Amino acid sequence: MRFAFDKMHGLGNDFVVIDARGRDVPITAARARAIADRQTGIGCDQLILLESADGADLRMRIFNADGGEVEQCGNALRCVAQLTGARRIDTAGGLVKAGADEAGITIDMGAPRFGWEDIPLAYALDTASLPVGWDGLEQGAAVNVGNPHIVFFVPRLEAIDIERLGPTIEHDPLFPERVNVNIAEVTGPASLTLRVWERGAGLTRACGTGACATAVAAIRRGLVQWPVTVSLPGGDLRVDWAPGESIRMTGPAAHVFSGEAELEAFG
Ligand SMILES: N[C@@H](CCC[C@H](N)C(=O)O)C(=O)O
Repeated sequence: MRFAFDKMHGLGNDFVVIDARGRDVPITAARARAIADRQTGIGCDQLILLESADGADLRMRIFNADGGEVEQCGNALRCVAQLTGARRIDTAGGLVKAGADEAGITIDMGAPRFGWEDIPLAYALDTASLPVGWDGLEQGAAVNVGNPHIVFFVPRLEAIDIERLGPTIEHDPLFPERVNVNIAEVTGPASLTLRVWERGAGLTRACGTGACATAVAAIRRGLVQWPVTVSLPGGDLRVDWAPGESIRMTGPAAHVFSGEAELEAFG
């Protein structure tokens, strides 16, 4: 079966987007992994599958490069809003709203959740400052912004070996659904630099939900004021949030090319 796709990215976090509205494009974990493979597939951090939805313009399903289906992806939301014009997007992490203006695409991501069962953690702990550590990374803040994140604030980002610590923390039994690992440095009263080890994808150039989780954790700790500029290796995102409100994330989305492929080539 032949399928059409669009290659897109948000600040270098790249996606293969398949529009399966009105036709069945059966995606298994093995197929998602094969499509995402950068040597033998099309190559992406996440495969995005669009389906029809009731009560929303469309449903967006997200498969990490390791084939696992997950709940939310901030950068893909901006790409899908730009590609399709959708303004109400249903995801496994909740219904989100999108808008566009000269500043870029803005996504209303909904309210963050902080309960230990919401992250989820394996057992009750204070999510504002987890009393556990990994090789000097301590007092992490756990936040669910549609998907699970842990955020560490460090004095010097370059001093941290995220490629060594990221996978260890991602797979720690404290996180029964694994976790996205964010390491941030506060660079000003409303600015942060951030690197993210993504669950199921590894080190990416940007992570939209990671930027949201990190900005929220920093505001909650009184480290920065909103709106926050979050600088990632791929560029900047703006995050607005006040306690009790929804998170709003603004940034770019880019279309790279369109293509077609045979589904059977991927298993
Ligand atoms: N790149 C994404 C997040 C993708 C999903 C994440 N790796 C997870 O497993 O939750 C973003 O821009 O938010």
